[in-house]
Amino acid sequence: MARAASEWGFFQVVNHGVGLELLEEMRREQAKLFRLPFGTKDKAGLLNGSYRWGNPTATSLGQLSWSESFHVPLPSVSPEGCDYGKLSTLRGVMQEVADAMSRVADTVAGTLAENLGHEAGGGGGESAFPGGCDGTTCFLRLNRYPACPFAADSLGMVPHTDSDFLTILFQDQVGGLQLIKDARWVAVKPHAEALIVNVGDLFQAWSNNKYKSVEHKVVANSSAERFSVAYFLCPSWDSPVGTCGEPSPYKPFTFGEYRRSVQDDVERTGKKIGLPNFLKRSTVDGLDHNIVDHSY
Ligand SMILES: O=C(O)CCC(=O)C(=O)O
Ligand SMILES: [Fe+2]
Repeated sequence: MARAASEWGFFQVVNHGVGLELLEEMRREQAKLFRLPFGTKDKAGLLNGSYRWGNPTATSLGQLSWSESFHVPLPSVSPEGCDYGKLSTLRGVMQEVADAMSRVADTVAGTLAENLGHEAGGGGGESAFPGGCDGTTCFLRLNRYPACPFAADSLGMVPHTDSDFLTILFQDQVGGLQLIKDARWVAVKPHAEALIVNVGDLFQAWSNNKYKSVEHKVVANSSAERFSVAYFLCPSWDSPVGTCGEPSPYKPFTFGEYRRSVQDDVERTGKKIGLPNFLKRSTVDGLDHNIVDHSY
């Protein structure tokens, strides 16, 4: 895993403990949810106004994404937290998926951290990794990519890196996810039993660039509709991201500072700069600035 995280920033895991039937049920629930009329999905109450479509931060046509999603903070996946309208079974399935994926995220994050010499099981104290993450700080994102009549000229999701520690993703059998490896786009072939894990910006920073937050995108499909579900391992806003050991190439920063800087960049320039903004030295070695923040 550690080798994949440093060479690819991505890998797939099987025997992960998330029931395959549960994942199929999630897909069915997503299909029902996204079939609702636009006005219902967009209504502030449904899933706490977490509905997005197309890429809310796009500043040009090239940044539009042929997709829609619900980007849901975990506290909203509770009976009190959220209006599920007529979708009575959606909440329970989302809760189970979030709980199961969170166990995978914690196990993988812990294993990757141990590999860098960090002690396991910090017991929630200062040395726990990743610091500041709990059941209230993470997100579950439901994605739908409709079939696209101009697929050759469109992307389901524009190239981006994830602004979290780690992402756990389940994609259906349609395919379309691609990642950058040695300056080429490589397709992540669907595997019915596997979850995809990718390193986010915060883990790259914490690991002193040992693990890579790799740019990825989703290509559009002219005939098939596609669904995916992603769990984002994020800390609380005021958590310092920290480092596995000095010297770190990055200045100290909190998750909130990171997210604000991403938002500022996107508003100012239409593009996410991300980690290079926090380098101690402002030399940017080989990191691509041309990244759009699609998700926040
Ligand atoms: O749908 C996918 O395969 C990728 C989704 C993704 O990259 C994201 O939601 O950040
Ligand atoms: Fe992503």
